[in-house]
Amino acid sequence: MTKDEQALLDWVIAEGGELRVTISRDEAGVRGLYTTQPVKKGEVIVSIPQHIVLSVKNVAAAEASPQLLKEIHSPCSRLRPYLDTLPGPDGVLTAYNWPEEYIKYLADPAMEEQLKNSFKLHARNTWLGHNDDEMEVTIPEAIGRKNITLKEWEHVVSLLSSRTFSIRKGALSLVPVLDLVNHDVRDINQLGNSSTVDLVAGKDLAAGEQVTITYGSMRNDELLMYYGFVDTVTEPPRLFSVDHRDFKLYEANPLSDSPLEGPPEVLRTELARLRGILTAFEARLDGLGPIPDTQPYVASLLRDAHDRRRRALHAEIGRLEQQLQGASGSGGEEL
Ligand SMILES: C[S@@+](CC[C@H](N)C(=O)[O-])C[C@H]1O[C@@H](n2cnc3c(N)ncnc32)[C@H](O)[C@@H]1O
Repeated sequence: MTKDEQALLDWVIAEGGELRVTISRDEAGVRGLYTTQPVKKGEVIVSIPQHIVLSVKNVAAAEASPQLLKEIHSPCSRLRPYLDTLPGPDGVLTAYNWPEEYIKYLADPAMEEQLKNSFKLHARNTWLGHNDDEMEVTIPEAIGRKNITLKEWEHVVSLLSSRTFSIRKGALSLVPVLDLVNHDVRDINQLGNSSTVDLVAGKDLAAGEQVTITYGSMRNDELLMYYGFVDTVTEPPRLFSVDHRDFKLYEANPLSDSPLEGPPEVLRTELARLRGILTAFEARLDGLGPIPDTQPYVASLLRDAHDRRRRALHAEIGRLEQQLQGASGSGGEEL
């Protein structure tokens, strides 16, 4: 644990918080929360008083971010011990601060489109002041006459976007210590919000166990863009949302995990669609060549993402082939 992290824990306790966790890192170096003692199902693991929570209006991340920027730039912020532990520019990765040179290695037109023309464009437009009417606080109001580079702005937007909880209606909340909780899709620990923000154990935890919550049922392309990592737990990996049969760019329609059912023509159409995606994806990767290692974390994340996307497509293609073979009996359906 760093000195700043210890200072954060001491400050939270001095402010009335209750902690049965400490801050540590896993084998891959990812920082997270770990229990300091056994915790029984239903017991509070972390309790944070409301007065050290920073809540901003629940609007698009880039429009809410000046409030965080203002705190970061204020030398006497009441949240200083918390702000000092926020990751620096190299410690947070989202679509907002995704490095330009790595955009093409997403190797997917829909992902590249969203990253460039939704996330990055939005960050840029807010930085240029085009969305000031939508903002409670503008960037100049947050930092006065100082300047901020686009890179610095993308970093702040990424921090806000990847660390807030929706625990209060109409607000996005940055909760000291609790924003150090990592994601595990299988988790059942619960966040509650009353006079304190509490994390309650969904199962018995041993001392020294990592405490996680689920950030939601996101697919790997969404996790990559919103949080800069991919799910390494789910096997076989789930299809990327851009590969799902019901995916429509910029439409938030629910994407079911139920296997496609229907007559053989429907299954064959889906099989051909997925095979087409896989072929186009492999051709794109071949055309791009090796991913440069300029930023090793981004390069390695992309390699993991490609591997998971490929395996998800193979798994679904295999499942459909089997289903069609089953439907045609022992005669062997033309696939
Ligand atoms: C709310 S923060 C959690 C604390 C963060 N690890 C830290 O040190 O500040 C969310 C970020 O944690 C990381 N993260 C969370 N869950 C992860 C996981 N399962 N695998 C890898 N990184 C994860 C990602 O960088 C993500 O954007």
